[in-house]
Amino acid sequence: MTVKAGIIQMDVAFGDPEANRAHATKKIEEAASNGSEVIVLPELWTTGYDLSRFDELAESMDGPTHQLLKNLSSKHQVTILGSIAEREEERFYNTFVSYNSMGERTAKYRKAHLFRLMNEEKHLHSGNQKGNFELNGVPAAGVICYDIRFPEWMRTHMLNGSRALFVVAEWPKPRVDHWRNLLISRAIENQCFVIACNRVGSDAANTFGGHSIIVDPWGNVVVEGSGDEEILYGEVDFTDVEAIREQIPIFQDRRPDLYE
Ligand SMILES: O=C(O)CCC(=O)C(=O)O
Repeated sequence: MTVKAGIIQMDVAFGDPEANRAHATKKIEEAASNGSEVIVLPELWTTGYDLSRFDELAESMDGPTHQLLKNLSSKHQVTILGSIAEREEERFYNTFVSYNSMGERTAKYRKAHLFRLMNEEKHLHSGNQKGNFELNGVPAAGVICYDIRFPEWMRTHMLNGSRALFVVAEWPKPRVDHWRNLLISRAIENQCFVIACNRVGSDAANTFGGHSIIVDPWGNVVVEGSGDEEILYGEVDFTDVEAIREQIPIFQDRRPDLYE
């Protein structure tokens, strides 16, 4: 089974959800009209890291951004993914969601590993769920930015059967080499596709690195972005995952008895 992915490598206006929703809507419509079946937005694409204003900016799970994604995904018959500032009572989360081509929410994952360098732990709560979901019947998983530094977390999702790892990020430019190397490693060690979207542009504290990427299960780069705004397109052929997992059967050869 093949899926056409469109990665929206966009700039994010700091603390301005309305402007970001308008900007992303145009990009989603462009990506859909160019044949994308799954469209990936960055981490916190409606707010950026305006964490100290999350009491004003974060939304409940049926807030305006969720309504928009529901409408756009069903209108264009595409799956749309990304992370959004979530409010539940007086708690805030960085939450990955997926809306399928019928406008149904198929994933809700609250970032598990909070990133101290950007003060996430001062403003947010971490989640306890896993990010597994189905993409057109294929098991997949979603994680957020800093999560990719925890290979055991990715492996947990792969042991649940995932064939693709979707990553949404606001990854700073000075560590963009880590971003690339970690993503390529996650693809090789899990023999899965990695489809990763990073924002571009700057806020007062950081410049973000772009270099959104699709990596195949052999570790080859299918497509990679620059440091500027763009939409990247690439095809994901899930039969490659089965072929590589048969050729080098790491999931059969694991020795979990040694790992604890
Ligand atoms: O791990 C890193 O270097 C970047 C992580 C990050 O920016 C984030 O989780 O938002």
